[in-house]
Amino acid sequence: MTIDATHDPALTSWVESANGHRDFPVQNLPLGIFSAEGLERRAGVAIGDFVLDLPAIAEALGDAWLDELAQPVLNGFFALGAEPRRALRARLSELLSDPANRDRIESALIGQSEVTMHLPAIVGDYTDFYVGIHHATNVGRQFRPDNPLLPNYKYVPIGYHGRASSVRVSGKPVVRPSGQRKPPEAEVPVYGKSRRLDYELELGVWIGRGNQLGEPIPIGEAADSIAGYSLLNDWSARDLQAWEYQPLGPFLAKNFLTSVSPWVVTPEALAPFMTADFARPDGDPAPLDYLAGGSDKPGLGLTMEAFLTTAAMREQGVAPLRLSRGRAADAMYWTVEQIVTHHASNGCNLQPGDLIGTGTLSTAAADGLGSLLEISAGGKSPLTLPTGEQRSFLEDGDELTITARAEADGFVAIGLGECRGVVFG
Ligand SMILES: O=C(O)/C=C/C(=O)CC(=O)CC(=O)O
Ligand SMILES: [Ca+2]
Ligand SMILES: [Mg+2]
Repeated sequence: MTIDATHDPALTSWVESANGHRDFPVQNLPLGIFSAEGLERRAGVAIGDFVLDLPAIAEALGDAWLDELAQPVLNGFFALGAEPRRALRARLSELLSDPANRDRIESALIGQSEVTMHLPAIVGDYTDFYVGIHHATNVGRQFRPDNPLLPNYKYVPIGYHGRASSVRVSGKPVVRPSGQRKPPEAEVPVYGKSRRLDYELELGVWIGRGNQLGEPIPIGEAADSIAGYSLLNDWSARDLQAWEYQPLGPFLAKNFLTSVSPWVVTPEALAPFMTADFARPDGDPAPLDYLAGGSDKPGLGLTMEAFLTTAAMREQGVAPLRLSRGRAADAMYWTVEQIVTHHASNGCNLQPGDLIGTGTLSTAAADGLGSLLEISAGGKSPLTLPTGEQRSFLEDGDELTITARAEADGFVAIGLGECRGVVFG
C-alpha cells in the first residue's frame, strides 16, 4: 500500500471543520450512501462536519467520475477494485484542498446533521470470524473451562455464516431478542426475553472485487479484494448462545441485529497506519502455505473503543463510560488478508458488498476486553457505573457506541466515525 500526496500531513482543506477533525480530515475521504431532504439515496464522502454529494460534482471529478457512483448503493463501485478508488481519492483530495475549487464544490456540501446515512452496499452475505485470540480464549474458558482454545484455532481462521438480512446501519434501535435459555438451576429451557444482551467490538470488512465460484483468492491478491472498513457490533444474546450453540455454533443468539457504521474507510486511507505486528506469538505453528505471505504490513493499527451510556447517566449528564480500548493489531491472530483467502479457499465466492466481521477484538490488557461477557466474567463481576448502577449485561435504555481511530507519527490521524445502538425492551 503506497503513501502518496493524499497522505501529506501538510494538506488542509478549505472545508475548515475538516482540519483537526477527529474522524474526517482531508486525509481520510471515506465513502458512504446518504439521503437528505429532496435527495434520494446517493454516494457521498465525509469531509469534516459535512457530506460531499458526489453526483453533484460529477463534472468536477472529471475522469474520476464513473457511472457506478450514480447508484444508490456502492456494490457496483466496490466491484471495480482499487484503481478507480485511488483515482477518486486523488481527485477529491485535490478538489477539497485547493481553495481555487471552493466556488464550484461548496454547494454540494450538506451538513452531516442534515443527512440520513444508509448501508453503503446491499449485503449479499455476511460472515463473522473469530480472529480475536484473547476473546476466543476468554469466551472459550466460560463455555469450555477445560479446553478454552480448541486445537484447530492456530491453523484455521474460524468463522460462521451470519445473517445478511439483519445487518443495519448505526443508530437502528436494538430490540431485546427473545429466545430459549436454560437457567442453570432449571431442568428444561424457558422461552422469553434475553437477560444477557451483549455487544461485540469488531471491524467490518467490505468485499470489493471478490472471486468467481470455484476460484480461490491467493493470499497475494487478498488485499485487492478489500474495498474498505467500517465498525461492526455483533449484538449477542449470551443466554441464548450458551444453550443453542452446540453442535453448530451461533444462530438466533446473533442474527437478530448486526450494526455497522455508515462510512467505508478505504485501504488507501489506512495505508500509513498498517503494521507488521499482530497477535500471532513467535513460536506458534506457521500458517499453512495458502495462508502464508501477503502484504508486509497486514496488521491494522486502529485503536478501537466502546462506550456505554445508561438512561440514568444520560439524565444526570454523566459522560459515556469507556468499556473497552485496544488496538486491532494486538487482538487479531489472523490478518484480514488471511480471512479473505481462507473464506475463498474452498472456492466459495465472495461478492462485491459482502460483509465480513473480524470477530471480537479483545486485547490481552485488562481494559481491552471487547464484550461484557468478558468484562463481567460471565456475569460474576458486574461493573459499577459512575451513577452507582451495576452492569453485567446491557439493560433497556443503554446506549453502546463503538469508535476507532488510526494514528501514526508524521501522519494526520483519521477515524471510522461511530457505530451506535440503544437497547429497547
Ligand atoms: O460458540 C462459541 O464458542 C463462540 C462463538 C462466538 O463467539 C461467535 C462470534 O461472534 C465470534 C467473535 O465475535 O469473535
Ligand atoms: Ca462476533
Ligand atoms: Mg449479530
